Amino acid sequence: MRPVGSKYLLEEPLGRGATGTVWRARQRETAGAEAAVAGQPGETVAIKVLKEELANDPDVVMRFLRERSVLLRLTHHNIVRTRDLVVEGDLLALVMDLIDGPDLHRYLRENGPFAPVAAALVTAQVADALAASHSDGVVHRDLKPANVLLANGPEGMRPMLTDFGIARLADSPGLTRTQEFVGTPSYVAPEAAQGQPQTSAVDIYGAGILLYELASGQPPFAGGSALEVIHRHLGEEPARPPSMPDPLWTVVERCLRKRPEERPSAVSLANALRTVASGIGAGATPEQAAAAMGVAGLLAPDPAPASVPETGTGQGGAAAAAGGAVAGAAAGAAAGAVAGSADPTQVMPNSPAAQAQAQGAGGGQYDPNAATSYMPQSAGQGSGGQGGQGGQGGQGPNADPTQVMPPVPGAPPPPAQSPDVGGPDGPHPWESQMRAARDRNEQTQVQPLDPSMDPLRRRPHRQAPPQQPPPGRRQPPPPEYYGQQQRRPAQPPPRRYEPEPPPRREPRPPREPRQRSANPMRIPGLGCLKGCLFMIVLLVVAAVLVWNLTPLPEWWEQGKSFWESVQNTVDKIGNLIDSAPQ
Ligand SMILES: Nc1ncnc2c1ncn2[C@@H]1O[C@H](COP(=O)(O)OP(=O)(O)OP(=O)(O)O)[C@@H](O)[C@H]1O
Repeated sequence: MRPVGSKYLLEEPLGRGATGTVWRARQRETAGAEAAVAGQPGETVAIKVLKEELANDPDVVMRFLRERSVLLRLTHHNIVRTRDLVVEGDLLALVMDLIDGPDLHRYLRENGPFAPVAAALVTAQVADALAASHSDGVVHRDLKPANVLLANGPEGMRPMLTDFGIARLADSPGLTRTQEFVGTPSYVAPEAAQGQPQTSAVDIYGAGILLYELASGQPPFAGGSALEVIHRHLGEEPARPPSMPDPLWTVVERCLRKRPEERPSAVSLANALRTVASGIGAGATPEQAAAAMGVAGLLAPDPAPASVPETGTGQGGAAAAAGGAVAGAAAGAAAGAVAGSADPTQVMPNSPAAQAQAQGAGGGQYDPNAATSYMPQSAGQGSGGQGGQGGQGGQGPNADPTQVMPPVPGAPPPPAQSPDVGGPDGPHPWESQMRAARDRNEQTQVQPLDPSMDPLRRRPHRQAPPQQPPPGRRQPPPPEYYGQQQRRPAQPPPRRYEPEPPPRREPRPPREPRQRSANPMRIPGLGCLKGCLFMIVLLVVAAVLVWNLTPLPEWWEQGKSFWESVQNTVDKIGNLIDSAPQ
């Protein structure tokens, strides 16, 4: 069992993904104030230990710390709660609630597709989770069945969305440098594959694919090479599964629109799916059936979608950089995998061979940055919105974490001029702090972030609507939308960060006189010699007794005379040999 920080103990691996391994773990002691959930000793939790490449990448560490407050405050009935984030030495880990149930990918594999009503209701709850996170400015970007866990509860199976923030953490220039990250394309939204700016609409596209897969057993664009799959996302309309009822198909088709602005908001998607579920069920009333048939009218687009920072601002992602839309990224990925097969379960290494092939397939300049910015997938999943993000070049001074995070007390102060994130010159601002934490071999303490300084919380991230807000402009969801179960629990107002005054040194209390052994002579070092002296005396006494009380002296004499006679005999033989005639 391996400790994670001082608070957790890893017990057994639950599964491995492209970004790390999830472990069942146990709480050793109550976590500190920096954790969202302190936990109790002995409590079981799930811990995602991020891959070493991620943990060693200063950009990822920076994002990890910067997004800490975002991840920890995301609480919803259908979101797996992140309890704590651990940064220790070379280890980055997310501590989550342990969900006792399979993920949707496994469930589908073992049980086959869902009935249309069940598919609609499961996806409606996923949309609830998205609505809550989007209203907080957080986009998941990696929606896929493996990231939806089915919690067994008294009310039945409850879908819970997990891996929030992981896609964004992994979306690092450092990973581009290591060239290890590519992915499967089954869940990638067209704008993400093309390296265009992304919004919360990428999650709606992912939800559309999820709904399609739940109802039919496979995603709409699957099979063939990775390149083909991405091309299909970009240019092909999904085929309607024969058994899919009209209203459900209307919802799927709207979610899978190529133009993000034509997709519905998460709130309207959840609402529409519930209307569909009650209208296509066996016991539906004529009114419910009619409402389901008119579902198109419920699918209102999001007038102010949450934007994903730093996307589409760089080199144009996989599509543009590969010289031929996504060819470079896709072919690079495909070449790294088994040729020609876009098995979504494959994690495809971006090998030099892959790059070479990408050049050929793309018919243009292969840009490793673009190709490797295509997100990885594993275990049968595709990437929801990771493909071809080439926007890393857009990080400027604003991306400097020192501008949004107060310094860690005790760590060296950041340089006066922050170097570019991931830039080749000078240490990364967080490197010195990480090093200090490593040297101290303790869990990095992160100060609470003033929400007004939190770039992910600031509303500027939300795209301004094109015109004046129309009358139907999105308002914060009404309280009844979230209901009791969906409201975040009341949290104490975030503490403002205030620099602490240097700690005043209290005069040390006088030391208790040291307890010494009861050695009246106080001879230094006698303590360790005492045993030896005692043993020597004991041996001497024993030797004297043995000499005087046993026939040992007699044996000694006999032995002596025996050796003397042997010696005489040997001498005599020697003399005889010497005196023998030559
Ligand atoms: N909180 C949790 N409780 C219980 N099991 C979990 C939890 N989180 C993840 N798992 C399980 O761990 C396995 C691996 O999860 P992980 O998120 O690493 O997979 P993934 O989504 O395929 O990876 P990635 O998103 O990094 O590509 C999954 O099969 C999932 O069922």
